[in-house]
Amino acid sequence: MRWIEVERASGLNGTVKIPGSKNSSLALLAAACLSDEPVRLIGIPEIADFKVMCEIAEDIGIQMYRESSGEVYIDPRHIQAASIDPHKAAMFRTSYYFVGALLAKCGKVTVGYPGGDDFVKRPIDQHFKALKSLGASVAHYQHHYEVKAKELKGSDVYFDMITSGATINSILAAVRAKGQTVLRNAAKDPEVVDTAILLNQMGARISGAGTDTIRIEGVRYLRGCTYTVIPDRLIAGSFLISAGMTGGAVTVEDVIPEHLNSCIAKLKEIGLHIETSANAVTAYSTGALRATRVRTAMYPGFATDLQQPLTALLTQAPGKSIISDRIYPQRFNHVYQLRRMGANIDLRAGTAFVKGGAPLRGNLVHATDIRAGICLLLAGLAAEGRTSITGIQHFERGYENIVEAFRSLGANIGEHDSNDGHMELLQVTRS
Ligand SMILES: CC(=O)N[C@H]1[C@@H](OP(=O)(O)OP(=O)(O)OC[C@H]2O[C@@H](n3ccc(=O)[nH]c3=O)[C@H](O)[C@@H]2O)O[C@H](CO)[C@@H](O)[C@@H]1O
Ligand SMILES: C=C(OP(=O)(O)O)C(=O)O
Repeated sequence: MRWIEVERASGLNGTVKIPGSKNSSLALLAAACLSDEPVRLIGIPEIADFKVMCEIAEDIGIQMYRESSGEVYIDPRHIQAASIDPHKAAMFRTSYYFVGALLAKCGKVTVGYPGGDDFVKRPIDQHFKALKSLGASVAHYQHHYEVKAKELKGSDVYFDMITSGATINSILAAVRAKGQTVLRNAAKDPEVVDTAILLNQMGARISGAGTDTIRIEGVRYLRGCTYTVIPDRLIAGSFLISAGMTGGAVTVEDVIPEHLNSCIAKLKEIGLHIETSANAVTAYSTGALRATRVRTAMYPGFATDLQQPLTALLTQAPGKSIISDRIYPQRFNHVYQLRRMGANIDLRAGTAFVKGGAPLRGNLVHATDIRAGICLLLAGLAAEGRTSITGIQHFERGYENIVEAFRSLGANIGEHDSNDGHMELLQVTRS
């Protein structure tokens, strides 16, 4: 078993360069598969989901690998049948993007149900609704589903709720469809815009990305290009939070500050001082934290993926904070672990009521998903003693070199393996 061990840190200080966005990278890698020529992507992080995508690509005849320069090369010219191993598909969330990306080319895509972080309910009905509207048929089996279309035809699609995954998947499917597709009530996330920009560079005709109405005029040919993924706003937000958590000053560099607007607004409310330049944001602790109210929403609202790290910070803000997750009302597994560290949090119907200000104590805790992991790491930076966090595989889905990055800011943090002789950690409680 492997785990991360973190000790209390007073005043993390310094600058971290923010890597490419995981969520955008996964969409761009799929988008590149639509091309008729090789595509190169710059800034794709070395995370677990990327490695599974490369394995799947290799299985079906697409070349997808990291070159010695660090760029990722994708050559989809020799794709065979799009039949994707259900086990591999279930190892991450966005295996469904292979459907949008390969349906027009292959006429049939067989893929396992998506995995990724488990928030109890993560339906993909809107993906199917859009695909069917474009002329596809969908058949469900126990471990996989099959999507078929002789020809995709442009269509008018209204999403019942705002979903970044279904918006991106529908763009992918519509790019080679015949005629015009209009996506209404579309997600405005930076990852949607990033995908549209790459596709337009490849020769697609997409307009309106970043608004709630996206229009796609189908094209027959997509050319190769080289493109850089946007920086990871969720990693950047977590590092800014770490300044408040430890009473320090942390700068995130190589970011797009506008992508962090809702996070910055909340951090200011909580009492941090924020300075922004063209491509960097610095968070300074002012020594005092204030309780607040947070409601997650789709972009440009406060991201559900930052709800968990922010909850760690609010355990240290004296007073009563209220955190509601409207996107994933059951995304509160981190709360059970924070309680093991002494946090006073009540959970009721998609809302966490935090009585902040009580000191946290280091303990053995378990990361159940990507952002629960970073939440516990942040809590560990403020807790008396040592915190040991299991569930490292979740960190590996979201963060490249997270331990080194926190160390560079002055944190006493390390990664351990029970083969080194620390078997007592096998007793860790997961409830
Ligand atoms: C790889 C990736 O990009 N993951 C992100 C993506 O996940 P993902 O793309 O899965 O999330 P969506 O944006 O699709 O989900 C938004 C909301 O719509 C609902 N919904 C979605 C699709 C659907 O067919 N039916 C439906 O009801 C979901 O349950 C959720 O309440 O956006 C989430 C919300 O910002 C983030 O937490 C994830 O980090
Ligand atoms: C929920 C997340 O990831 P995924 O959708 O890939 O499971 C996340 O990045 O926080």
